[in-house]
Parts: sequence; C-alpha cells; structure tokens
Amino acid sequence: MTKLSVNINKIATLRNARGANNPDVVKVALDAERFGAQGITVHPRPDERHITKQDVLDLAPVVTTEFNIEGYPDKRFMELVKTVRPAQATLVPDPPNAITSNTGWDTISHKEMLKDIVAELKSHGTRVSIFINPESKYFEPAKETGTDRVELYTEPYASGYHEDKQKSVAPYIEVALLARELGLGLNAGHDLDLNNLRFLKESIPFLEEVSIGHALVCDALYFGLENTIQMYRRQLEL
Ligand SMILES: CC(=O)[C@@H](O)[C@H](O)COP(=O)(O)O
Ligand SMILES: NCC(=O)COP(=O)(O)O
Repeated sequence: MTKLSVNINKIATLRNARGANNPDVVKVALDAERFGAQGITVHPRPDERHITKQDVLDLAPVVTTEFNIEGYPDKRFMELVKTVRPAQATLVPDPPNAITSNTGWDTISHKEMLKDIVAELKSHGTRVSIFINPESKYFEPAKETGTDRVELYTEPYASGYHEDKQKSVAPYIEVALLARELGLGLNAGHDLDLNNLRFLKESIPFLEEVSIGHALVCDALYFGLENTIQMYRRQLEL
C-alpha cells in the first residue's frame, strides 16, 4: 500500500498572511488525519515563510499518523528533529533562499556528510529518507549513507507528464527497480497532483509513501479538504 502524507506547508502560508492563527495548522493536520491522511509532512524552512519551529513543536505531540519533517540538515534542523523525534526525517539539499525544493542530493560528493547525519537521526529512532533525482548513479552512494529510504524528486515527471507520460515516468521506473534491488525504501514527492498521481502509482506500485502538498491544498479550495484527501487516496488504490 502506498501511504498519502499530506504536506501542510501551504496551510501555514495562508495563516502567516495575516499573522493570526487562521487557518489553525494543528487543527488542519488533525482534520486531515481524520479525513484519511496517512501522514503529515512539514518543511520548516530557515526563513519560516510557512511552517515555523513552533508549528513543529505543536504538531509533534498530537499527530497520530506518521510525522515527516523535511529540511536541509543544518544545526537548526538537526536540533529540532532531535527534540521532536518524528517518525521520519526527509533530508533535502535546499539552500536557505530556495523558492522551493528543486533537486535531489548529490549523494556521491555528499556521501560522508550524509552518512554522519543519517547515523545521528537513526540513533534517535527516526527513519531517514533522502531526496534524490531519478539518476541511477546516486543510488548506490545513497545506500552507502545508511538511509532507510529515498524520496524520488518528481517535478521532472510532473512537468513532462502531459506531453509524454511514458517518457516522463521511464527514468523513475528504472531507478525504482534499482532502489528495490538495493533494499532502499521508496517515497516520492513534489508537484504530484490528481492528474499525474495514478500513473506514477501504476508504474511503480511498490511506492511506500507519496507526500503531496501544493496541488492538494489548491484542489481543496474547490473540493473541500475531506473530499480532496479522499480523491488523492483513491488515486493510490489500484
Ligand atoms: C521536498 C519537497 O519537494 C517539498 O516537500 C517541499 O517541502 C515543498 O516546499 P514548499 O512548500 O516550501 O514549496
Ligand atoms: N516531499 C514533497 C512534499 O512534501 C510536497 O511537495 P508538493 O506537493 O508541495 O510539491
């Protein structure tokens, strides 16, 4: 079964627009779980443009599905993850000023650094996933870091989907089979939506988790959060 982890970054974006507490990020996370989310993902960026450190501290004790914290493993991130000990930490190579995540790790040149970070996070009982591009050269080094999983960066798949979905998904199938061969768990995320999700799932049925935020929150403006989460869950049922 592929789990749906709902990324609530954009709920916090809306909340921050007025500086009060509407929408209430914690309430939305708990409602999302009640509506069928099988995980909650947050990405507390250094500039706190959306999810703040306090959001993470507030969410950690009340989220009952899998709590997944994404981020660049700097001192701030590592201390926050050590404090809340989420089910999963997803390491992304985003510089502080990135408008969004736009690439996976170069696990070849960063292998030693990632090895130490993965070991520290796992020592706190947190499962680790490493954000990765669909390029096979990065997968054996990823395995050598000791990470539990990799998360396929799916923006290239999404951006090419409408023109030629078979061509777009091909590199992902190739590296997914390699990941399975290496014993790496497989997550996926970024720019997945109601149009492209089912084909990805059909192409890689052994995906363990997809984390979806931007498109899901946008869809919820039209369909409502409960309906939207159910619509995304149905895309994952083969
Ligand atoms: C890692 C990834 O692809 C996304 O989860 C990312 O966290 C999105 O970040 P923004 O919501 O800040 O665009
Ligand atoms: N890891 C991907 C994620 O959490 C959400 O990405 P997006 O759906 O907001 O592009």
